[in-house]
Amino acid sequence: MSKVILGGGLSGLSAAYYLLRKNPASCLTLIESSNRLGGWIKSNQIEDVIFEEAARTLRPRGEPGINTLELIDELGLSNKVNPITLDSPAARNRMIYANGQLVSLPSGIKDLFVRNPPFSKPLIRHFIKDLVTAREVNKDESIYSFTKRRFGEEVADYLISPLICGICAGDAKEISVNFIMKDLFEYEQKYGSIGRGMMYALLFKKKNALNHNALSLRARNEKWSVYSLNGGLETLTKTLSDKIRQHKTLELKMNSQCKEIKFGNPSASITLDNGSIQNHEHVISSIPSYQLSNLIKNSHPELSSLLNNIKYVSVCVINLMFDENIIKKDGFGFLVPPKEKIPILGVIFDSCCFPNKTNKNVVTVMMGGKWFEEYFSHEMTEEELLTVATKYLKLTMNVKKDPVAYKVNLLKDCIPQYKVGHNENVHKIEDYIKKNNIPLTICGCSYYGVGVNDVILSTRNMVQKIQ
Ligand SMILES: C=Cc1c2[nH]c(c1C)Cc1[nH]c(c(CCC(=O)O)c1C)Cc1[nH]c(c(C)c1CCC(=O)O)Cc1[nH]c(c(C)c1C=C)C2
Repeated sequence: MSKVILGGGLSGLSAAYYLLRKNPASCLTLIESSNRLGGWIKSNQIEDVIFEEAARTLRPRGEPGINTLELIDELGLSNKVNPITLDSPAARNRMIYANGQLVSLPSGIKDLFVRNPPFSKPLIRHFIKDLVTAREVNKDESIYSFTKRRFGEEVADYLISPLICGICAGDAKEISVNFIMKDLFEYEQKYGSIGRGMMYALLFKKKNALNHNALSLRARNEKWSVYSLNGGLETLTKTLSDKIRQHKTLELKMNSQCKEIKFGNPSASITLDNGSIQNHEHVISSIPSYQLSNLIKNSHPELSSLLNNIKYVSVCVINLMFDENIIKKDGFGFLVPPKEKIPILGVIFDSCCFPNKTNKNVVTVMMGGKWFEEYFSHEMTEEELLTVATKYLKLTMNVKKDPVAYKVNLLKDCIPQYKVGHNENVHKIEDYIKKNNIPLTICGCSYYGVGVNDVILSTRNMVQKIQ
């Protein structure tokens, strides 16, 4: 009997890749409901410019970053890497739109000692607050309340809240501090303040030696901040798809949807939308948690409800090309603090990150996320969505002309929200699967990190455990 992978997005492809790398003779079936592989990652070539629909850059650092670089090398893509180095404006200049104007965020030590708008005092004073504020014992809390307690309201409003918009299009007031600040949270719990924890880590903590590879060493030596691939990030998922397709033991079922899963022990039966039933020894679910929840609701209502606790938000991504210079100050782009109460989350200056030969200005407007229902609806037409994006480009960047090309992408339920209690919920899901001997492995962005690097590494680790 074979193993079955549900979903042919980045996680499903990674699962197939790592399973087949471990055992090239293993029988696998991959079920994908649409007619293409790759999921949200989609790069559209317009003239000599790439319009990215979702993620566009990857970070080279840390264990997840190094793992992706190893994969890129294994796939023969090392010569397609397109880095942005730490000294480039796209890496150095990050802006927010606050109180009606674009302002650059501090980018060096010196900046900490001067007062920069929208902050009412130099940032160093916020860091001193952390050192003198008493510890509060907690199991979990929101990123917003944590940073407000330790550094003050302005840091929570103007640094952390926009950052959370950029990472998960979510509200820092809801997102768990364990999502991206686990270390800082633990520093407070263990050492009383983040500053003291950092000092301790710097002086005494043994660093886990990272397993570097040739490409990650190149990234370190050349000081990459982030990178993309020639042809866009879809080059990665396309090459992964081509690689796994070479295996004769892999059956790809495109345009095929799973309707129900019934787990026996030791096998699982999958009902497909054409009414056929397949039996498999193990199910690897890389589909979003809410979809898996639906497939098992009759046989495992408790697991179904735990999976359903993980909520998703929709993001509208609008790529625009201009034949005039609309970007007045080079940089990564800007994020909008939710406090500003406007319907856009941020704007990416794509042509600053990756200049094109024709010098066209390309930007991407991100809208919706946690506030999607407040400002938009899934029934809105492309023209209506485009009108909102151009109206707010005018307000924030004073763009007067119309774009010469654009693409409107409405990504329904695309980013999971790791709300307070997320880790505990995932542990309950894992415990339920283990206790009930369910032949199921969960992977994908619903559980162990939403970034491309996190998804690839966590999927690798999860499928490694399958016998
Ligand atoms: C569909 C929109 C997405 C938004 N966030 C993500 C997607 C796919 C996922 C994501 N974005 C970033 C991270 C952090 C870790 C990482 O893997 O890089 C994650 C998980 C950071 C990020 N956000 C934006 C960019 C260009 C980057 C990477 C580059 C960098 O930090 O230098 C822009 C951005 N993404 C979203 C919004 C609203 C936004 C605004 C400008 C949502």
